[in-house]
Amino acid sequence: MSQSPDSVLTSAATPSRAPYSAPDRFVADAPRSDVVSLKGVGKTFPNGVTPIAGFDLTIRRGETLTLLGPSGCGKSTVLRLISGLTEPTAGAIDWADPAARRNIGFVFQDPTLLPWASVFDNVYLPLRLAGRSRAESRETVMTALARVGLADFARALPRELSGGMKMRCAIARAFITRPALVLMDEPFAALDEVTRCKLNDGLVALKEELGATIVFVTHSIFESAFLSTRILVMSRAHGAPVAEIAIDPATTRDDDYRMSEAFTQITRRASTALRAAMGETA
Ligand SMILES: Nc1ncnc2c1ncn2[C@@H]1O[C@H](COP(=O)(O)OP(=O)(O)OP(=O)(O)O)[C@@H](O)[C@H]1O
Repeated sequence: MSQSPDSVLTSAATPSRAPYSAPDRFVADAPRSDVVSLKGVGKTFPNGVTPIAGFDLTIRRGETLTLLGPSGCGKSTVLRLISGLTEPTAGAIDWADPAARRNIGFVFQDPTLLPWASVFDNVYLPLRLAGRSRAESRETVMTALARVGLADFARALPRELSGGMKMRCAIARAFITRPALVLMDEPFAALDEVTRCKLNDGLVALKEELGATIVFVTHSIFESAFLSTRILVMSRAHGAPVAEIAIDPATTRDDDYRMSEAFTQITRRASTALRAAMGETA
């Protein structure tokens, strides 16, 4: 039912709230700066293994957060919990926008491309699943392929691509729906160092262009220092963080940065924290 101008005036003129109530309402309506928050989250698998317990983590909008830690400390479990692929057995996962949890991009170490489908159709797949026709998606898919340098390979099959190209295809697919959050689980671990550096550069450019929020799992200290705006070093003690390293988001991530003193300092801090997480002293 629409209000008459009079009733609007009346309600505005009648002090129905105590003085200074407006700022409270403003705070309550303010957009959240996080995408999702894990609050006291625990995961116990049926075999009794509890990689994660009492885990708190807030993923902030626009950040690239790297989870670094020894093998088995629960990094992939955290990604799976955020994605909804597995359910927490304790605590809560609180989304700022519940619709965002249905639009998450995921990139695994294995590019998981459909072998019988072209590069174009692999990247088109999430749009197809969302009910968009191939014709109306054409421009979006071709733009996504151009962003990752695969525009000339739209008709190629995955078997015709190198490992790095397959991963670029998987990344284009993960970003095609402009997800609120992209989860990346050791995506470049199987690639050689040169290809890995190139893909790191490409991911930085893609993120700059699309402004995505990324949670990235890696074993590489160098990769974490290059990509992240924040590194969380986790321990085997149910994933408990041993260190959090912030990196200025305004840092230009290029070859000069890779050679810089700032980069060296971050890798040194991450390395010390990782040794502590593994129970070694520096
Ligand atoms: N579905 C499952 N059932 C039982 N145990 C599991 C399951 N998934 C993971 N685990 C166990 O939980 C622990 C954490 O696994 P997770 O894969 O999250 O660690 P990670 O830090 O990502 O390890 P890595 O760096 O080696 O990939 C491991 O001990 C693993 O064996």
